[in-house]
Amino acid sequence: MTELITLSGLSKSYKDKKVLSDIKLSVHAGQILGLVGPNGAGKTTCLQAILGLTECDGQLDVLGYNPRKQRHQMLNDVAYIADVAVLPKWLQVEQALTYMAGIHQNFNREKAEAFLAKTNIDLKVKVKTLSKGMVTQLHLALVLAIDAKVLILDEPTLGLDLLTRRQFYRHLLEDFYTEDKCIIVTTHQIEEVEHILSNVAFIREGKILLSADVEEVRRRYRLLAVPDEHLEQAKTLKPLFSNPLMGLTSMLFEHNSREELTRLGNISTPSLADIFVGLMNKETC
Ligand SMILES: Nc1ncnc2c1ncn2[C@@H]1O[C@H](COP(=O)(O)OP(=O)(O)OP(=O)(O)O)[C@@H](O)[C@H]1O
Repeated sequence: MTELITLSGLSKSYKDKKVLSDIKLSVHAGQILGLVGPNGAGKTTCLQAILGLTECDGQLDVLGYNPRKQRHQMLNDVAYIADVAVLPKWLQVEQALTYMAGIHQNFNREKAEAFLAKTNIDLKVKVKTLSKGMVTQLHLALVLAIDAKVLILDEPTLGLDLLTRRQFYRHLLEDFYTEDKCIIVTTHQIEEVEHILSNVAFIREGKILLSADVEEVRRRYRLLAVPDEHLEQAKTLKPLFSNPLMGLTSMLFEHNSREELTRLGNISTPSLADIFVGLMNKETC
């Protein structure tokens, strides 16, 4: 698999506050990476570094370019959606498409129009008449219509309703994604993207806690529903996380064998959200 993005030893500080600490990450063609972390973890800063928008120490390679020094060339093949969609209020939707077609060689107007046809956004109206969520949808239509090799999505569905969020991720897979591209997405709603991710990286306080293939992560952890009579015994196996709920305690384990857990309760495969909560909890203990 071709490596499209490589970060190594990436660090950044604001005055004496370290916000990225020795980040090592690589993203290959065909991968959809979820960059997941709590507020202030460094997700946006990391994405900004990849886009060449902020100065950092360390090595960064995006499609063979140095994002800081060759940003202009790099942006022919990199598209980006920020967590705040801002478009000029006086602009007509149709004009926004014309503008994009004029400035971006890989912009496909038909694709953008097809996306907009699935929304209730009229091509003739001005941005100022659209709701917040509709502006986000327009922004997504403009960016997803760029035939980019790398797509960076920072909380792309912020402010969208549930149906539109689902529609967005479906559209992303069906109309944008192909195996020669990669996508990095940050979101706090991990359960909504879990099914599309091939890889995940958990970040906290500027450090990557875990970066792996989603299938491998699911194999590594087990969720055990423990009845009260086995609780003390289960605790001796050092769960990463315990959550009591209606007579059963849900516990997350790493590396423990199926055999040693199965006598103590029902085993299931944890979601990425369960693992995320477990790891954050472990690190703060
Ligand atoms: N311009 C800046 N000056 C000083 N500190 C900053 C600046 N931008 C970000 N930070 C700090 O860097 C850290 C990481 O911020 P960042 O926006 O990357 O987090 P995030 O993971 O994207 O958070 P969220 O999920 O809340 O959007 C935070 O502690 C933040 O306060």
